[in-house]
Amino acid sequence: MSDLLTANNQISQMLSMQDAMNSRVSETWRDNGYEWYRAIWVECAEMLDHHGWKWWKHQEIDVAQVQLELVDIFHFGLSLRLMTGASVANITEKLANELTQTTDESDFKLALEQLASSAVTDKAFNANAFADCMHLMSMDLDELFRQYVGKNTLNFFRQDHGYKDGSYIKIWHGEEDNEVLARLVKQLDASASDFQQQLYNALEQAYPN
Ligand SMILES: O=c1ccn([C@H]2C[C@H](O)[C@@H](COP(=O)(O)O)O2)c(=O)[nH]1
Repeated sequence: MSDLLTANNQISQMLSMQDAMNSRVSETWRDNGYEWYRAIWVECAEMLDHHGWKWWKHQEIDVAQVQLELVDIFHFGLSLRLMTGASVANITEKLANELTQTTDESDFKLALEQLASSAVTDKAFNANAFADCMHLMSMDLDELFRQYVGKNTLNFFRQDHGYKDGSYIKIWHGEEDNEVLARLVKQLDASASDFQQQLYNALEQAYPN
């Protein structure tokens, strides 16, 4: 498959998983007026903290956490695009083009501010700025896809285990659920057709009951 065909395929799968996840949170998610753009800029601020920006303090970049925030932002970005009213085929094609093009921006913090700025000013998901952020964090589309499928599965797992009513356990035997997820994703074969199911079962095994 060509790169663009693979990209199209992965993006359309992620759009469909995003629709399913949002429907899991609320069947009427499209009519609820959720502020997806706000979720994006708040996650951008969290991402900047994991990257480090304080000139008065020693800080080290936490690439794994930055990448995880990118994956969260992508969930919200896909949701925003799904709300545009365009067909899934058009959304997919546009995103595939935007995500495979980077600018010559070399400063991650500035790329991130472009992403946040579009969210605040235009209430939009700036996929070009997102592509720059990915590129500067050594993340390609395959890696985004792998981590997205992982996080989407954890998001479902959270909803199935009381995330909304507050009974969900976030620390599993001393480890945060996101850390357990990262470990399990590495152990499993992400290209297997039943990867999601395997991952869900592994999460179930690891969850402290
Ligand atoms: O309707 C929703 C609500 C949340 N999320 C996902 C996106 C992020 O991956 C994750 C963030 O959850 P917190 O860790 O911020 O609770 O939830 C969705 O995909 N759809």
